[in-house]
Amino acid sequence: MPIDHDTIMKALSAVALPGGGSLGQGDVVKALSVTDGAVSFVIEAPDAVSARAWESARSDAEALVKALDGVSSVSIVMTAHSATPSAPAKPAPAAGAAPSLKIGRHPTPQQGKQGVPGVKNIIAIASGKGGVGKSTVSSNLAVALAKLGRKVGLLDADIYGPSQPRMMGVSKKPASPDGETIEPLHAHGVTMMSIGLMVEEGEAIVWRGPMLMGAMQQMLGQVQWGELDVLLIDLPPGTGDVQLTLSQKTALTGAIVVSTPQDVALLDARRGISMFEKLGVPVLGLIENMSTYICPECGHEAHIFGHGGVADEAKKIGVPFLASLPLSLETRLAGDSGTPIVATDDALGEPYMRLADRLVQGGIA
Ligand SMILES: Nc1ncnc2c1ncn2[C@@H]1O[C@H](COP(=O)(O)OP(=O)(O)OP(=O)(O)O)[C@@H](O)[C@H]1O
Repeated sequence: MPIDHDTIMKALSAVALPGGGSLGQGDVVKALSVTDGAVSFVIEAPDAVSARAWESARSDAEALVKALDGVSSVSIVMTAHSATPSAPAKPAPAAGAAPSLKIGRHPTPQQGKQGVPGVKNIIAIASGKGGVGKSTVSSNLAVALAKLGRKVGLLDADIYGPSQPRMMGVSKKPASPDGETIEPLHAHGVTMMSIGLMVEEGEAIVWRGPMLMGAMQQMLGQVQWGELDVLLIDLPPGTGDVQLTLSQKTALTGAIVVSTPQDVALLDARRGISMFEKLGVPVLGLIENMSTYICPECGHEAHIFGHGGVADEAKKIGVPFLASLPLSLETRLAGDSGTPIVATDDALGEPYMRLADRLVQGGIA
């Protein structure tokens, strides 16, 4: 019988943690994925000290899971939160300075990686190259997760071309009744915010390192996200300052990388993956977008950008392959009209629902 999620979690209940409890309890194991016997998951320790103390539990877990029937390989990543994202709290203002609503400023000093109060998981959606459909995937995935009953936030951090206001059908400037915090917007069951709604068009493009870091801190800290199961962050393409800042300063659950099957897109995706790995951000999986085109007239299936390249890459580097999403006119039109395809009755929304379900089953959303 193929190995499954429950059998692994049961086995992990036998791995004791220093200080009490086991790996099978609480919310310690995240991103559990099983693909053809290849098991991968993330152990999330509450802080760096615990992470060091849990190292022996990690190696016990590896040996135990490897010995289970049907398991061909095991990959375990340990991450540590430096701030515990529990009860929602007001963001701490910079020492001596009143919080400013002007987005884009120098950052406030910060120790280590920080979570967002009240937010359980933070997932960055990245791509090596522009135009591969990262924003389309982010909006559809956010709506799909909301349809599954999850509390979902979507932050559009793509300063070069913020597209979530158009894709989610929102355009009004977020309010700030107290002049300190920012109220996010809501669309299709998702709590959302875009840098594009806070700054004049083109303003953010000239920002570099420190300004971007300040803006990201504000987006994560001053926006009243409330209690969320998961916050998706739609990143700009490539491996620039936003990605770097976010990976270094935010306690990300992990990153999902979107690519088309073209060699050139894959080459860029590889660069993104290696950046996340170097910065200690778990790569939760790869998604192939535009993998197949089904002609609405005759039903003929064509692989315009090639096919299967992303799945092969995922296998090669040992990360989960999460989804293969079709290229379709309806998906593009739905995105342009402000109602993501998954929010409609169209069957083309199903692959996004399956993707969302997989993330929920894996405990990362
Ligand atoms: N599966 C798909 N089927 C049809 N059109 C798609 C699909 N995915 C994306 N598109 C279209 O391709 C264009 C680029 O997509 P999108 O903006 O999501 O990409 P991106 O990677 O976020 O781009 P950028 O990095 O430039 O922001 C959009 O017009 C979008 O509607």
